[in-house]
Amino acid sequence: MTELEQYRAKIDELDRQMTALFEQRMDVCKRVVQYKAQNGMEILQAGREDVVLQKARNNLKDQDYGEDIEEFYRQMMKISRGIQAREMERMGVSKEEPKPAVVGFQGVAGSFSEEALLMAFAPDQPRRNYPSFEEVFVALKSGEIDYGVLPIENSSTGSINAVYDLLMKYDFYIAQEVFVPVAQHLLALPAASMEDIREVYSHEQGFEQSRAFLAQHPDWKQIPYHNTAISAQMVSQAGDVHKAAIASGRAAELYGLKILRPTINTEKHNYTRFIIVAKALQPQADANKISMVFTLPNEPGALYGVLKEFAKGDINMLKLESRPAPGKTWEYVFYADFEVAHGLSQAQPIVQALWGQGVAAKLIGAYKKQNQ
Ligand SMILES: O=C(O)C(=O)C[C@]1(C(=O)O)C=C[C@@H](O)C=C1
Repeated sequence: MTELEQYRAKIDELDRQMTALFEQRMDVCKRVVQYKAQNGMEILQAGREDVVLQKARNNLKDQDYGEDIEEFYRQMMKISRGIQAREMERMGVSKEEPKPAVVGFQGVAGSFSEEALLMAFAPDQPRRNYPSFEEVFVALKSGEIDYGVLPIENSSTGSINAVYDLLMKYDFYIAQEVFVPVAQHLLALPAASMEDIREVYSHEQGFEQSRAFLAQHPDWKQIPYHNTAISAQMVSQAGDVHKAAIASGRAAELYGLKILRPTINTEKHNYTRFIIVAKALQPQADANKISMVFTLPNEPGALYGVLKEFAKGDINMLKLESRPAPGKTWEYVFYADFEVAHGLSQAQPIVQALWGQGVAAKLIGAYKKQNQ
């Protein structure tokens, strides 16, 4: 045997051992990928790879090979990741696309809530509708939907108290706001005329917003319904020329009704503010509006003490709403919206200062202020 042949025989023997070790190592990696599939883990574990590289270096006798052994293991782990990906495919575990969020709203297609949904989400966003506000909250709690779209206040008629109370009851958060322009029309069957109308259906807000117009028709019976769009749907299905609905132009289109009298809302500059409700606080990086909820001890100057903290921070208050605290006579829960320049970083110290004063304050939203 020449000298070269002797070296090659030695290499052959080491390669035989290395191939056997390679096979054993990859068999273990296949078992690892089964574990990963069962536990929803990614194949690439960058932290673990760093550890493997460091150990390989430490195990060297001759540190001269430091870079080389790292390269060797880097390549080997690339191979083991390839084997693991093949194995995942064999097991039928495909990399799942992130599921798009499902959004819930109250009412039917053509409601202002659906318009708000379309302003905040994609036109093809998966959506579900519910008959009542509370059913939207229940669906969010159970995980059936990821967000709920709910009206919180109207520019002419004020707050929608039921939604404030549900926010507190379910302990949810505000992820976003949108303003929907509200134009209420008097809708009826195509064959109907003003003289035919005897009954008008709408949501309480629809009646409230059209007070001056309705005052001109005292003989009309006003029948409150769940939602303006459901009222339009009902009039359409009833096929009765004596019935009319107060609802949007979109509802007229969707349910084949005609606009008997357009824009009957008293306040022509009429907007409804909708909130996008989520189960957890989802502060936006560029937030310039925050919403807070706090309960106050029943003592003189309690509200002043809270507002002083905001005044000290030169923070403008946009809205303050009080609601009776559940189960406590004459105690109130306050909801406040503030305009902030620096989002969360400005809000958090104030929340802490309030806790320091014994005020149970909670940040329920940090989002981008919309202009109506
Ligand atoms: O430890 C793991 O998670 C493995 O799957 C093994 C292994 C490796 O070959 O050592 C493979 C892929 C990972 O990125 C990290 C390490």
